[in-house]
Amino acid sequence: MSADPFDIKICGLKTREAAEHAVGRGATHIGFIFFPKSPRNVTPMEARAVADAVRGRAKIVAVTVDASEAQLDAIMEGLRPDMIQLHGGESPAHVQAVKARYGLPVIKALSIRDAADLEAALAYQRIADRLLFDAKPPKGSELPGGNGVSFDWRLLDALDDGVDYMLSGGLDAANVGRAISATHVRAIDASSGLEIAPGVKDAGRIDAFFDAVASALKARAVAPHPRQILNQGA
Ligand SMILES: O=C(O)c1ccccc1NCC(=O)[C@H](O)[C@H](O)COP(=O)(O)O
Repeated sequence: MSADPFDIKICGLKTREAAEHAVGRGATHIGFIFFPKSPRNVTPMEARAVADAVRGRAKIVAVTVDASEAQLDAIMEGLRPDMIQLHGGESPAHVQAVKARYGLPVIKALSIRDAADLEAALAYQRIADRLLFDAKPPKGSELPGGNGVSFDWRLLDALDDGVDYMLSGGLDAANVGRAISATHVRAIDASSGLEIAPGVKDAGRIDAFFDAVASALKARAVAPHPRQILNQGA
């Protein structure tokens, strides 16, 4: 059975109750959205009030979209996150600059629809501390993330085992077990699938999600992925 840690990021928290519930169930990371068009948008001080309830028990992640230095400075000062997630069109050089300026680990979110997207995402591999693969937003959506849509996880089969990524996009209690058993994923991220209305997390959905993750991880440890069996002794 693998003893590797499995990271679970719950994104778009707006209340202490939801944050405490998610962390109580095993969230290793909680994300706060700084994007005014999102139903999950918070101010730095709103995020701080929620984050302080769980600080030290989960990594606090500030999620931003092509934010200016002034915006990032305000978020850093208000929230004091442990990590920054860049969820816009930030270039590798920009990711590097953000890391250098704030001295914090950076998650770079990349939108995936096909193999070429995944290939392009690897340009960030040695620059970002972690890659987060999310689905491309559906047509008409104003949100770069939190859209509740998945991409074809079979694309991930092409990745080298050394690529450390977080899987997101439309994960919920009904499909997260399949996502875990169909991939080599060691970290997942979920948001809208744990809500009863846009921006409103639900304790029952959070519970169902963590229950599904727990049983999928148990099953994966007992029965390794077919590719791991095929690669034995190679
Ligand atoms: O969640 C948002 O509203 C959001 C808005 C703007 C940029 C990023 C956003 N979410 C970032 C996340 O990390 C989400 O958890 C990720 O996109 C998956 O969301 P979902 O498909 O709803 O699980």
